[in-house]
Amino acid sequence: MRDALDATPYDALLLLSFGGPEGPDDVVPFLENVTRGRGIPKERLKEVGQHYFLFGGVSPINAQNRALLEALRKDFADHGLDLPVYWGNRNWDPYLTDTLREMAADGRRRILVLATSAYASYSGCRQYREDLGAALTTLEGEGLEPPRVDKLRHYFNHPGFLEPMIEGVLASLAELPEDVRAGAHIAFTTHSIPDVSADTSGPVEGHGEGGAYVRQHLDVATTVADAVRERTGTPHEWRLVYQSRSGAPHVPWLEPDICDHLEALHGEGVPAVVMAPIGFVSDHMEVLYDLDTEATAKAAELGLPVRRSATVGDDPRFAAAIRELVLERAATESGTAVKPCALGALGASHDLCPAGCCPARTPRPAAAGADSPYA
Ligand SMILES: CC1=C(CCC(=O)O)c2cc3nc(cc4[nH]c(cc5[nH]c(cc1n2)c(C)c5CCC(=O)O)c(CCC(=O)O)c4C)C(CCC(=O)O)=C3C
Ligand SMILES: [Fe+2]
Repeated sequence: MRDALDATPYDALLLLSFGGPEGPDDVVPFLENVTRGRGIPKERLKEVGQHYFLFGGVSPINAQNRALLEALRKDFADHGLDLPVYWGNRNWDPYLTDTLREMAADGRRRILVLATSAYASYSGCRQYREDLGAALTTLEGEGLEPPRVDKLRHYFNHPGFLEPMIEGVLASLAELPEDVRAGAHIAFTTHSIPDVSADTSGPVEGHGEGGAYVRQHLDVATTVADAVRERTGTPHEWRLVYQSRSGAPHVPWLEPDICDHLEALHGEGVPAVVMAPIGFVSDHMEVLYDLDTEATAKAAELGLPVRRSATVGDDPRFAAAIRELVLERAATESGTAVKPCALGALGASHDLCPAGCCPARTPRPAAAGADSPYA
């Protein structure tokens, strides 16, 4: 008999995130790490640096990951799941490679990875897998035996990710002045990515027309909007829009941008807007600057009442969802049939990214996928 809270064959969970600067001196080196070889215009980098300096050079993302780490450890302990949780970042300290080295030294041989990105895309999935691959290669070069790493399936449609989001939208609606509440529009936002990245996101058979990236976000937006309608009795118009565009202006990225969308809604006479950042796991800089600062200023200029709803962050329901996903994957890897939990129309995403999933312009070896050269 399998113990319900046995994560075998896994011996550790790795929280893998983006990382962010923790003071003014960190900002430029952080941006250099993020953009190495990515062809982002210098002007854009200067501008993004200013976003960080506006907040004292501190991104909130590391504190948010420390809180999530604590929430995961507490949830696991409360449920008798004996699985150590580590934390590493792609772009800032604690760096992924250092964490993996520590994990190898601690004797961890089979690691499950939780990335703080819920959807398919090169930036949100394969890039994390490539960085895992590079870290494994580094360990190998140091003469260490690299552990085997698997990545949790995309959790965008897990109820533990969606429920806090639904509540967040309800709370934001409730905060709006009563006379504009019923007519409020919900603008679901996510990170814009190049059209070609969107079209090739997810498994090959789903490529084209925004790919898995847009489909998954539309599925979440539909689920959240339906739940809000059921609970308030009021249908709200909504649209999926984008934010945080970078890259050269002549390269097409997903549109419309949230600020243009606010302007269009205002022109149509929409009386209020809730901005719901469904694309993000915590209220990091893209939320704090692009929505709470820039888009909110735009709305004020228009005289349009707006509220921004919360991301899941360290919500205990999200931590519980991760425990469920860990146990689900552990059971699958142990050969036990499990019914994966998912809301919406798309169903649970694949466990193992197939070959050709979210391809890179310049491919690098990626771990935790069917096309991985690693154990
Ligand atoms: C899909 C996606 C997510 C969501 C999934 C996930 O969470 O991973 C995400 C998250 C984040 N992006 C972040 C920061 C940055 N992203 C950049 C650049 C880019 N992001 C892209 C996409 C995404 N990004 C893309 C296509 C680029 C262009 C360059 C390239 O093709 O790689 C740049 C360079 C400057 C700029 O152009 O903005 C910065 C500084 C932070 C940290 C925030 C903080 O510090 O609190 C987080 C969580
Ligand atoms: Fe980004």
